[in-house]
Amino acid sequence: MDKIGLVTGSKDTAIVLENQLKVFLTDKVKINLYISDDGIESFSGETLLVFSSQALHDEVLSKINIPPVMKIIGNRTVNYDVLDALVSLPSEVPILLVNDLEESAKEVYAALLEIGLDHLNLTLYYPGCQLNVADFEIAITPGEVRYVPRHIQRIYDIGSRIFDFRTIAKILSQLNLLEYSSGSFSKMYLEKIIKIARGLAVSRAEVVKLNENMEQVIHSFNTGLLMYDNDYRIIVCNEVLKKLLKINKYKIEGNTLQQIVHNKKLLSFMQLEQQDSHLELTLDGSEFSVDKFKITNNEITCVSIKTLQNHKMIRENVYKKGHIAKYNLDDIIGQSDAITRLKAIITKLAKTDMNVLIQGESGTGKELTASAIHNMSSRSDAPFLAVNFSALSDDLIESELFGYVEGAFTGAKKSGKTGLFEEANGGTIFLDEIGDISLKVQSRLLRVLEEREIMPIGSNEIKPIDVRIVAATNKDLKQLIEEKQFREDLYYRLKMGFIQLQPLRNRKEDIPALIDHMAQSQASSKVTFSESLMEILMRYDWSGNVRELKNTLTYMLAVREKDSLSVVDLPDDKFFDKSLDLSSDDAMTFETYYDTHPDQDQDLFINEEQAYFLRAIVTMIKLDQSVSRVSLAKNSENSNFVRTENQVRRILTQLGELNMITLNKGRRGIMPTANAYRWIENKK
Ligand SMILES: Nc1ncnc2c1ncn2[C@@H]1O[C@H](COP(=O)(O)OP(=O)(O)OP(=O)(O)O)[C@@H](O)[C@H]1O
Repeated sequence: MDKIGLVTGSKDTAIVLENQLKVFLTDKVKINLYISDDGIESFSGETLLVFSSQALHDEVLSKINIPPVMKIIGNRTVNYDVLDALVSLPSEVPILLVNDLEESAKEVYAALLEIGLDHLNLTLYYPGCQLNVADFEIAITPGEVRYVPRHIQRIYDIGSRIFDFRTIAKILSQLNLLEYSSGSFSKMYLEKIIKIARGLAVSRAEVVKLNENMEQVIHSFNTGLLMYDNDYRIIVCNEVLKKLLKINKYKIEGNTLQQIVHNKKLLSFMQLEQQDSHLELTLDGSEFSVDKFKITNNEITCVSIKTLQNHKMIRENVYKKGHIAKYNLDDIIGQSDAITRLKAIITKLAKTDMNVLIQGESGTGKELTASAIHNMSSRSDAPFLAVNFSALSDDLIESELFGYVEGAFTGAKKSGKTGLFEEANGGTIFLDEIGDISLKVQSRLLRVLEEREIMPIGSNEIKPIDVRIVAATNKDLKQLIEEKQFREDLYYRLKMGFIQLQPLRNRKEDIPALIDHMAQSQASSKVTFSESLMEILMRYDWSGNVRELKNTLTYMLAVREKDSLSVVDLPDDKFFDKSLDLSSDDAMTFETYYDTHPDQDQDLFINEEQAYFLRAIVTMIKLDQSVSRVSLAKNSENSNFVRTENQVRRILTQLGELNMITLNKGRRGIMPTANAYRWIENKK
């Protein structure tokens, strides 16, 4: 169950805001109250802290540590429900305007006039004022309910400022409860928008100012919205809709549907009595998806229009860029502890919606991991977009991520550009090489993460986004923080979930499985690997990790002449990141491998041919015979392994690679190593 902390200054505010949040939050979310007036000692593990204001946040921060969880600083606004009710109060009814002092009562009176509520029949009231209040049945007060005469039941408290729409949207998005198209959030707010809009129609234009907030919300929907009353008179229409239907008129509110909607099919759909219906239609070559539902006791019809094509185009683009999450958990190969743990963590994190930071050397599978998280999460049907920051300049990063509008800057595309955050809406964005971004981009990114909204370059329109962020780096971000190259606050915001990937050299036991898997997926026939080849591949340090191993395999499979691969099929030494120094001291030797893997069958690494020649060498040394290619070839003539000098050379190289013999120039050139004697001992 999600737990959120609501942090306020006073108990009164806490109650008002808690009640407001409860309307939107399901029972699945528990709200813990923290009231500064009562003293706050610590928080108790909430995933999200909502502060009633910036000032309060700063005050709390100065007293105690705020844990590095998601924080939302609320914006508060006049309680529209109350205002809406005031707008509709009849002008003949006498109303008491109650405050604690005469002066402050006058101030409120002036404020009400200023916002256009001048039709109300108000009388000022405050403690000590001589007034017969018996005839009053209604009172308005800015939070001073205690001074309202007892007999008055209808009290409008305009002091209880509530969270504005954007704050609620942020909270819902953080908790994954936001549904823009037809869910409760939009419906509930649309109802309010309508109420206010209607209030405006009957009262004063100045109240528009109060409405800006809501206007911003409807205009920030990605969907076109149109609302009309039962006489088909338009009450609300947003910019997106105007664009979709190519309406040039500046103001269409007040017009009838017939005046605005010229497509017959769409018009009759809109005028149809039937509730909650859906239509797909083609207009000027573009496909649209249209939904209709009724709100406010069936008084208002709301129609939402989305372009299907746009959606398709975005998806096609996504595919084109190859930014589809290709991998699942099963694509992560290996049985080492590290891989087993990794899979368990991925499974757990995929169930949450936390941001995740993946740290690991190049080629260790960061993208693979991000992709598996996405595919196992509830977002798997939505896009998975990957951005690699290392290749992009600051300007490019910003325009890629946030998009821009027409004419935003010189060189901007005429049509503007949809940012990746918007394209990935509902899905996951994978920010690769996050350690490479500048402080400037970091602060923009931080804002996106905090506010969960973006503003495309050159636009003043705020777009809410619902995107999970999985970031990756091969750098030590802690170190970068110390060097002041990376923002600590961004680090913690990204690192809500954390995965450290192990380099391949620390989990060499995964190499055989990786090789098998790669051979199976890349080769059309069954390919085998000689023991000595396998041993060399396991001994190598793979500084380029799985990617380097994969490249090596791809090369060998491509140039192979037969399906049984051996050491001779290895690419040239220069192919490798590090030199393939086969007798290197620090490489894992046959001996150390068996010390750490006693249960392995040693025959895996030395074949019968090699075994025959190794035994021959040891015997010849014992008999003090000279060991050379010539003598070994001659010796083999009477055995099952008749080999030419050239063939003996190949076998000697393999035995050298296996650390079974040393190959020096000179008379005592070929000498068995301690490994060889141990191997022979084991074989007895
Ligand atoms: N455990 C694994 N199982 C199977 N394939 C793997 C594994 N780890 C990595 N790979 C493969 O190795 C290649 C590199 O992986 P990936 O691109 O995910 O690494 P990365 O850490 O994101 O690399 P970079 O930091 O260089 O971008 C990919 O082809 C991936 O499929």
